[in-house]
Amino acid sequence: MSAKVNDDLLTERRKCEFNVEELTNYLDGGAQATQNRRKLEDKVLSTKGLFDEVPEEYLSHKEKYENAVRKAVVYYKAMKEAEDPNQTEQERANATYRSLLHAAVFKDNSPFSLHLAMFIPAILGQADEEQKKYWMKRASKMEIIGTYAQTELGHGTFIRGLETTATYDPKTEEFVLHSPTLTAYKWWPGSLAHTANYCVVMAHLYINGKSCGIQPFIVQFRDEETHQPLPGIKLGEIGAKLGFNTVNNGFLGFDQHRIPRNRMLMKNAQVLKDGTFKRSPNSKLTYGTMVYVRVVIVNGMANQLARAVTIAVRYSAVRRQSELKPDAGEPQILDYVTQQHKLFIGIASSHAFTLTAKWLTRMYQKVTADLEKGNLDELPELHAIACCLKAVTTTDTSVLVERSRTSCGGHGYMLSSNLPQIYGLVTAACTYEGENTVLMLQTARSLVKALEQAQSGKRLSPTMSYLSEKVSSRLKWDNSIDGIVKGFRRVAYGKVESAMRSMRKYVRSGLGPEDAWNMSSVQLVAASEYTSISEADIRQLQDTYEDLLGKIRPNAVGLVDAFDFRDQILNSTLGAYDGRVYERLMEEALKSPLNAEPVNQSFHKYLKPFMQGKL
Ligand SMILES: CCCCCCCCCCCCCCCC(=O)SCCNC(=O)CCNC(=O)[C@H](O)C(C)(C)COP(=O)(O)OP(=O)(O)OC[C@H]1O[C@@H](n2cnc3c(N)ncnc32)[C@H](O)[C@@H]1OP(=O)(O)O
Ligand SMILES: Cc1cc2nc3c(=O)[nH]c(=O)nc-3n(C[C@H](O)[C@H](O)[C@H](O)COP(=O)(O)OP(=O)(O)OC[C@H]3O[C@@H](n4cnc5c(N)ncnc54)[C@H](O)[C@@H]3O)c2cc1C
Repeated sequence: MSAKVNDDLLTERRKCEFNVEELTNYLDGGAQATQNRRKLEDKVLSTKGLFDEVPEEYLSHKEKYENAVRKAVVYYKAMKEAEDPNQTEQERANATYRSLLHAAVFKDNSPFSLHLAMFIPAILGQADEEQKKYWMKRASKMEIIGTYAQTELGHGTFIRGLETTATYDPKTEEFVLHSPTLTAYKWWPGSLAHTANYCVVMAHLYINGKSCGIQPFIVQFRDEETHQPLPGIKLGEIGAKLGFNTVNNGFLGFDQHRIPRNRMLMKNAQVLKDGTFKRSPNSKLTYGTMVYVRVVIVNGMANQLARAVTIAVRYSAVRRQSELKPDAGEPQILDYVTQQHKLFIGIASSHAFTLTAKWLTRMYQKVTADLEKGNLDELPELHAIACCLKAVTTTDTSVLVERSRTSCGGHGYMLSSNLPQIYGLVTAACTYEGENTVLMLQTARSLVKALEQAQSGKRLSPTMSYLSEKVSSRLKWDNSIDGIVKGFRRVAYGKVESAMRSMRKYVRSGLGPEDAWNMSSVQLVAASEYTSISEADIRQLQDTYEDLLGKIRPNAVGLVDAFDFRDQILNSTLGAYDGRVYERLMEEALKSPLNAEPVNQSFHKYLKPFMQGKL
């Protein structure tokens, strides 16, 4: 018998003014896509062995990892078995595009995540046809597990500063991989410590003492039978982190480790047997895997934010607190306009990020198809936009997930609410795949170039075209969408122009271009933030805004119900569909090992002798 749904949630669902299922279908890309997603979720989540008897927060660091590997194996097999052979690749992709299925199993991400998120994309994007055929067969069947090893103890942002060397030996037709210093050790790659046995290593290629830039190499570092580290390989785990504690991030040092010539991924650049180096048409094609993951991250943020606001909005409909009017009883906290202000922006932003992710994915697919034909024209714009949207969506999502947590009071601070773990997941994305400030400065680099081109009368690309519209500074704000967008364009144009003026002022004062750039970099980052719409400006339309909050209020629960996250994916005592918050909080509390006995052994060992002055 299903548990009784909380009365307040029932009332909320009766008040909703729109068809929730229709919005779910729209978000999924149609009724069939919703059906496919639900069917996939039903199949996978009915698999035995996927869920924890003891909540993983009560396991040790080592037990958490071992438990996650156990579940990863079960989950991966269940996903494979659940694949519907009659579905097209695209239908399969759509079914998982919005599903946070893995989040039902891994609160802190999977030890296989890098294999799927970067190792396979790196092979697809960097291997030549022969290499792709061989390695994709093994990687897609999970015969090998891989990761992407670029970051080092001493370098993450500055790729050209990476110290790991790959020196070509024409006599044996091998590359010798070496970590010349401690700071050259690969440090951070997920799955690297104990899970994976292969990785794509980004290393500095040298041939006859000449630098040939950073190139990708596929490297085996553990024996496939024994899983022992191979000779010349030093491996380990980097330790406990804010989150990602089941991703098994590791370190790896090379000591003159030899690999055959065909282990350099040679789609873009090649090394012939005699050591001849054939340069890539564009050295930045080597950075292609990162562009791809930045695009994927935008969609991931939309889904994670939707999950957090679902938890917080449902909880806010159930929680009654304080007194809005004398003798009117305690209101739902969702009736406080401050609570609506905290949460409704999160609902809107999740939808905005979903639409942005769809647009960016289409742009990525088009540019990647052009690259296959040798047309690199739109790569710089894709890079600039992907940098900006990855940085803005991860920053905003981190802020809005944290706001969802704090809007739930003390219960939001419980791990059983799952809001702290969601925060740990999303805030990591402000750093990985390119630290956000650095990526914003990459976008600023393109904005400054575009404004210079606009000022010399050149045509600009569609996404930069606002820099060529000499928008009058006397523009009046009006509350129409068109008026708001025009206002944004005016502000965005002004930010870039002001940063440029600032740089020119520094150059006139005698600074070199690099120092002028650095002195203006705070303005440059701000200019990049306006490339995509940010929330700060909406405040200037405060009256419209508060009116909008009132219009959303009766539909708030319907809007989060439309995200259609089942309870296992929310994994939260506060966000379940039935709203039985207090019963769930108590059920989870009783699972704490400390509640197994009324008096803990520490009383007899320490407390009692201490309190009796015997310690
Ligand atoms: C829970 C939520 C789920 C989320 C969804 C799931 C996700 C799944 C889980 C993932 C779990 C973690 C996974 C983390 C995995 C890592 O973190 S992997 C490591 C990531 N590391 C980075 O991103 C490093 C960031 N640094 C960089 O990209 C480069 O160093 C920088 C910052 C772009 C600078 O590079 P540089 O060579 O110094 O280039 P620079 O001199 O600045 O520029 C030279 C030219 O190259 C261009 N350029 C630079 N880069 C590029 C590029 N990539 N493409 C094209 N052109 C480029 C510049 O635009 C510039 O062009 P011009 O203006 O000269 O025309
Ligand atoms: C959870 C997690 C998972 C990760 N997984 C992987 C992985 O699987 N594989 C992998 O290779 N890496 C991985 N990384 C590493 C990640 O890519 C790096 O941490 C990231 O690129 C930032 O580099 P860094 O840590 O060396 O910081 P740094 O580059 O040292 O940056 C530190 C600070 O210096 C500032 N700074 C640096 N350069 C500039 C500049 N040019 N202008 C202005 N400010 C600057 C930054 O803005 C930042 O505030 C992971 C990281 C995390 C947190």
